[in-house]
Amino acid sequence: MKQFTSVHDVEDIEALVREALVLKQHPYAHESLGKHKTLGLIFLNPSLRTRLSTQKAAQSLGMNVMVMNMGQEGWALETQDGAIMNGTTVEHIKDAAAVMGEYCDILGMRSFPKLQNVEDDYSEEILQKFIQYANVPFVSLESATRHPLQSLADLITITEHAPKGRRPKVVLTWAPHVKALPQAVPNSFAEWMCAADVDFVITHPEGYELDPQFTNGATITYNQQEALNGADFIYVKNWSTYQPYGQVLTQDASWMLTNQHLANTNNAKVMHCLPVRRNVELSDEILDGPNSLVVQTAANREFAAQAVLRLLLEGLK
Ligand SMILES: NCCC[C@H](NC(=O)CCC(=O)O)C(=O)O
Ligand SMILES: NC(=O)OP(=O)(O)O
Repeated sequence: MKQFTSVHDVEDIEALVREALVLKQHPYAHESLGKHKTLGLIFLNPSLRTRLSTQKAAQSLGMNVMVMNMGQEGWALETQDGAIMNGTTVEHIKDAAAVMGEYCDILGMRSFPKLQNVEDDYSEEILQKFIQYANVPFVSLESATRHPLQSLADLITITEHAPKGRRPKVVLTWAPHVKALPQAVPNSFAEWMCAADVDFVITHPEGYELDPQFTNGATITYNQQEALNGADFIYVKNWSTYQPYGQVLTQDASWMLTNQHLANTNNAKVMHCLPVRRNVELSDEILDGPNSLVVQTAANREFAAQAVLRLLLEGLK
């Protein structure tokens, strides 16, 4: 594998999940694979889980890791081709990416959408330019439209906790939030669930339809109660609207997931990618109760990253 930016980069999803679960049991089985190889992680936005889990995964494979927090510590990056750089940006992404590609065998980058212009964000221009100019294998640490390391960890967690002998029902439910958030996590989750062996339902208020390229194959309903009926897993996430782009249409608190919402589920396990706004998106009682898988999912980020880095390292041979 040369890059991991979406589910489409993965040849065999089930094999990747199995590999991650084996690594979870034997994290040092390939501790020499990454010897004398360097991973560079570039963050244009904040992170806790992605930063730490990916570093730890790389270290378990014997890699050296360098982390660059561009937001606070790097030069202000220009992304526009042909820009006359007489303003506040200091270095073009072309030059920065090319230099980092010289120092690193594999690069990862986090770059959130600006949520101003749908074409700009959904073209994934920054991600694509970075991959092009860095010219080394690449792992997305969450881009404008997707968060594949998160989605892989989500699928690993669902696989571990799935009922035996039947397809689990997985429901992605929109939740309220205080501000406009990207669609990257729900887009990516939907894309992975549509490719996995699960019954997948999405529920959200009217107007929060995701880009259909990610939800093709899902059942979509505005009726949250109906969607949650018989659910085995509930994935809670806020997102802003896709069309018109980046809007907050409602903060209706009845969409916040509470124990009441679990009544007609199959004692559903509840997931969220974190960070979570407690008692806005999800109630304390769920997050601190027996149905929550949020910490277990975050723990699986390490093995998702390790399985992906292993494939990228194998691709260097
Ligand atoms: N990496 C996981 C999620 C990142 C981001 N959440 C946030 O920006 C939360 C910000 C806040 O709660 O103020 C998102 O939803 O895409
Ligand atoms: N879930 C997730 O990606 O967390 P961070 O933003 O903290 O990396």
